Amino acid sequence: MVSYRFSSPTLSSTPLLSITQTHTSIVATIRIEYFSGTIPTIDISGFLDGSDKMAVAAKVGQACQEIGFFMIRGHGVDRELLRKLQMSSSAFFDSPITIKQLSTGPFGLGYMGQGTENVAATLKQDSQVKDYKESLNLTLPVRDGVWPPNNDLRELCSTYYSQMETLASQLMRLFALAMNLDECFFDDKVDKPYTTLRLLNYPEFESEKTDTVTGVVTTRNAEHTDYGTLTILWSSDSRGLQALSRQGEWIDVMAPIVDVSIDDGDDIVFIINIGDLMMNWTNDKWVSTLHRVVVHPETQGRRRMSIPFFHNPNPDAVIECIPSCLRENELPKYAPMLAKSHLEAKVSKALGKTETMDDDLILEK
Ligand SMILES: O=C(O)CCC(=O)C(=O)O
Ligand SMILES: [Fe+2]
Repeated sequence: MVSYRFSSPTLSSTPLLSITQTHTSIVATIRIEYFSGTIPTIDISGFLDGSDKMAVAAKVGQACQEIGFFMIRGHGVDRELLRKLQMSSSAFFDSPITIKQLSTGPFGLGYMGQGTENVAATLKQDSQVKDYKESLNLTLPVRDGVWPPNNDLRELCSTYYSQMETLASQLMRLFALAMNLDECFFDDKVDKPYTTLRLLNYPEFESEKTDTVTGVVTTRNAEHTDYGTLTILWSSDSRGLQALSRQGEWIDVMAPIVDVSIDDGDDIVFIINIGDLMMNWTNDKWVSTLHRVVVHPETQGRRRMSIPFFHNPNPDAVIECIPSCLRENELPKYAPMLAKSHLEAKVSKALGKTETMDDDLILEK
């Protein structure tokens, strides 16, 4: 057991203790095992079929404490579906901008072109770092105007979306077990979750650039934390994604590379990371890890694509320290907060304008 000095990622609600927020170094004594520097891959089939639930939960709990990232196999999601989704996503991003811009919606939904979303601003309002990316952001149900009219894309995305919703609720149960709670602990807090599916395209890019006049830095995806409970990400080539360890070292998050033009039958590996609200719930025992996308030297000049699925609690869920996460003599670090308020604050910062989660987004779920 060792003590670490670590950088605190975004602390999202009012802290009850006077801990300096966002990006500053704080000293915390935590009891965690030595982190070996690679992101673990965990086979979750023993949880899903009930044969080895606690062993899987223990590995997940350890990863969430140490680095807040892990990869999974044995989840049962069909490889063929992802191959098709990736091809459909490329076709969408290759279509004329006037067609892409037909998909639009509130709260960052629909198509977001270059410069629309800058995640660095979710941590530092006047950040000079801009993301060089475009995305299509979808939430269920399928809505005309928000979802592109293409029937194939609609069908693939909604099939994949439903599978991600199921997988995310299974992961929430796994999280409960990993915290030594009843497996159903989170059920009533995530039974009407706010979720989004994002297709992401990072155009060809040689390297990070700094504008000598304005000082603006352009990168692929600036460092940030995800906002909610968990993210399930797939990329046929994840190289470039990096997570900051508690020791302050950037670690490559590399899932096996998939050639989408062939079906070699290999298992798909998903990258999972936890978000801010899980960190609040656990009183920082689990870490919502800073991560970013840079240009990996071996993929320089190439386009990069990824498909994250973001899972958040029910908008009206109150996020407050789970008592079993409190260590002896420890106090809750954050005041209770509504999941919806955290999400609204983050989305508003990322988009540079006030965004509210209107009732139709919530009630239509
Ligand atoms: O593209 C990736 O690999 C990461 C994307 C990401 O972190 C995000 O959209 O929140
Ligand atoms: Fe992220």
